[in-house]
Amino acid sequence: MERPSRLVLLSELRVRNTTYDVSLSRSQLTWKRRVSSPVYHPFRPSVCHSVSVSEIISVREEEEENGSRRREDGSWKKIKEREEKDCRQAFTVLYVERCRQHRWRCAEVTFTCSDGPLCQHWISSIREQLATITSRPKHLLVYINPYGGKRQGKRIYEQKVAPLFAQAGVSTHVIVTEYANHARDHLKTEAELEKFDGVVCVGGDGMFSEIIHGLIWRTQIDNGVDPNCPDETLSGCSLRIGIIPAGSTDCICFATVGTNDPVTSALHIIVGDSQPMDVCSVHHNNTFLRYSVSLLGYGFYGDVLTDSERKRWMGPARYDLSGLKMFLTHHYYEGTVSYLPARGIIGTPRDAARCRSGCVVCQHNGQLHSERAESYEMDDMSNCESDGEWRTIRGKFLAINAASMSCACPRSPKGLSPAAHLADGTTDLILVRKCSRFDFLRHLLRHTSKDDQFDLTFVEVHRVRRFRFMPRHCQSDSELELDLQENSKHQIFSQICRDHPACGCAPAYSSWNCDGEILTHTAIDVRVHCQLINLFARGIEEPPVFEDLTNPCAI
Ligand SMILES: CCCCCCCCCCCCC/C=C/[C@@H](O)[C@H](CO)NC(=O)CCCCCCCCCCCCCCC
Ligand SMILES: Nc1ncnc2c1ncn2[C@@H]1O[C@H](COP(=O)(O)OP(=O)(O)OP(=O)(O)O)[C@@H](O)[C@H]1O
Ligand SMILES: [Ca+2]
Repeated sequence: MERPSRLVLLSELRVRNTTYDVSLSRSQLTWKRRVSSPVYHPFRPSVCHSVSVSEIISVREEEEENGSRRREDGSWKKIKEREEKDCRQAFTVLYVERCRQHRWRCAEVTFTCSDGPLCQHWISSIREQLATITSRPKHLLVYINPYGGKRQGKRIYEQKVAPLFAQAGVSTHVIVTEYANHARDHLKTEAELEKFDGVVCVGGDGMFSEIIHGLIWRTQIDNGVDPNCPDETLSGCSLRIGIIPAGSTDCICFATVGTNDPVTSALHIIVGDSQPMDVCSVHHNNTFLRYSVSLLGYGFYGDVLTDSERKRWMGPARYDLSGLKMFLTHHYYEGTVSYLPARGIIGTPRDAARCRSGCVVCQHNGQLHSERAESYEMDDMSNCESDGEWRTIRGKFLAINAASMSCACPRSPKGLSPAAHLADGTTDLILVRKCSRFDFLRHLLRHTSKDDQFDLTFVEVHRVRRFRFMPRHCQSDSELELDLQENSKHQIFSQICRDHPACGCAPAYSSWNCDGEILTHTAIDVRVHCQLINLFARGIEEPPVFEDLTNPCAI
């Protein structure tokens, strides 16, 4: 509960034609309607509004001239004659207002003061409080993909985001990309990162992927870390990343904000939110391939992506058409998955709890991870494999998915792994073994219902720190020999099928879908790097259930 001694300012001000007691503390701006008569009015309850200072966007002075009030941005607003007499000195506070489905809006309220000095005092006091918030970005590097999603990136930025940044006093350096990987390469080599407090991408998951590749790579080079070595502990990126969603899936934005609304994302950037996030590094034979933050999928999701790339012209609908086609094709793939289970952590992939704003699982496991990293350093051990035993599973799989976050999106509101965490240092390895089309459909349908998609005999899920995959055709001669002895008749036929694909049997290997990009290799080594990057987000907020006792209006 806020103590009165912490009040910065308390005045009687007017909002339209009603008098309010307005108070400013270090954490809260509150305006409470004056109840003129002590008699209880059942139909006119005292209205109280409260805004956290951390969610005030800005404050601006309203100037009045010839019956119009001039805003600081130079535009004019006509005021009613009745208001005129009282509205000599006014200021407007712009603040975050929560709407449905995790959306934020920029709301505003204009306060009228009895005299000019009081008005100035209020403006400077609010600005002083805002200046104490050091986490807010002042200068941002913005990359816009004009071709992402429905090709609306530039319009979305100019119409919805740039005006908000201007109102909040955030300056920007905007680059409209001219080709794929323009943003990544600019970040890797050219960008003067020391000039900025954050990097913003306007686009989809592919654009976000470009940004993290540029930033992570640059950070490793600057810190003398070899990105090609899978056992190296990577250096964390200091610049936060903002996503203005303008893509086809916007899965990262959904998982970190709860919606894909450009205004909401812009407001999270302005208020300086911070959400750490795990990143997987993917290597093949000690060569770096890519980083992943959402889905690494072999089999079904790899095939859907490969097929959908040929249908880019269709826009977001391409994924549904390719999904249907790959469901009907029903290919399975043989190979060996080895993984290092995550030990000592809290949370499992079958938990009912979800990763939400201020997630205690992420905090606990992140702390555990950094303590372990320190003790490994002291013991002069460069990798964290000593905390567990590798396990190996060999089989035929319709899909092998590693979800480092829930991957919730409109196609699947609970995601591929509903209980996965954004920043716990683990990924959920989901193995869907060969089964009938009907069973696979049951599994897929459960992504859209309340039923547990892992509660099926042919599906297993493990929370892991590291995993490797080797497609069967890459296995050593001795392993193939062993397989042959186990099931000689079947193996002989499948070998013939591999050598003669025209026979119509399933192809021997799929490709990896790495956050929407196809990997060039199928044998991969994946390692999770706990909280390697930070986003301008705060995780998905839970809707308030109980009355907030820290809210002065509730007292
Ligand atoms: C019957 C309905 C079943 C619906 C099942 C829906 C499950 C959808 C799960 C979505 C997971 C998205 C994971 C996100 C990955 C991103 O890093 C990546 C980059 O943006 N996106 C994709 O690779 C894009 C991948 C998009 C994959 C779409 C798959 C659509 C499957 C449709 C299956 C239809 C079967 C119909 C049978 C009658
Ligand atoms: N100027 C450009 N011209 C062509 N391609 C670009 C350009 N800028 C970026 N790209 C590439 O476009 C690809 C798709 O971009 P983006 O992620 O923004 O949209 P999307 O694929 O429609 O959305 P999602 O990834 O959410 O499905 C990215 O892989 C990115 O590398
Ligand atoms: Ca994770």
